[in-house]
Amino acid sequence: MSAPFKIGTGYDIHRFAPGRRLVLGGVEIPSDEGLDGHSDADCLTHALADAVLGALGLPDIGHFFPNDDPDIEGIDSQKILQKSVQEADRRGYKVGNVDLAIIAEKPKLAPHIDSMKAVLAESLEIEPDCVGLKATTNEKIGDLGRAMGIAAHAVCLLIKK
Ligand SMILES: Nc1ccn([C@@H]2O[C@H](COP(=O)(O)O)[C@@H](O)[C@H]2O)c(=O)n1
Ligand SMILES: C[C@@]1(CO)OP(=O)(O)OP(=O)(O)OC[C@H]1O
Repeated sequence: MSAPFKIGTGYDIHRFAPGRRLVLGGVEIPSDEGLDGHSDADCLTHALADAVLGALGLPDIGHFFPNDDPDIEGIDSQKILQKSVQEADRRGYKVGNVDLAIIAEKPKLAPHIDSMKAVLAESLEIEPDCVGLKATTNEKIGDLGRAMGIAAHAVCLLIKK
């Protein structure tokens, strides 16, 4: 018999690069620089998709969306997240809730939290109050503290339908 609940975790980090857009949780955030990547470099959404896939015991997003595939250059990471939710659905699971943390020395993300939650909730096919999301700085410690990039952690609970 399959498990009534499954839990997964995810982590991702991308470095800042000039001339790039900053996209987090599917929301474009005003910033003097964005994150580097083959995709839209949305590290929050990548961590979350990996948490969903991890709960299913599946390989990470790079398995489904290889970073040397020219066809997905600049891909909207919501498509990656939606694919992970489809994989859960195919196996008889829906997302229960997720909890997410962004580590970013800059920019200030508090004004964008509700927008990110709304976009992610839609991709996850859940209500926004089932999406926990917070931002913290790294207190100027280490490479994240020097604002070399942004990192994100995610936890996801899947429920058997
Ligand atoms: N990029 C960020 C980082 C933090 N915040 C908000 O500021 C609060 C204090 O940050 P600490 O690193 O001192 O914990 C934090 O609780 C967030 O509300 C932010 O908006 N954007
Ligand atoms: C989704 C992918 C596709 O290239 O996005 P990237 O922007 O390369 O980001 P990363 O989190 O380094 O790896 C995941 C990749 O599979």
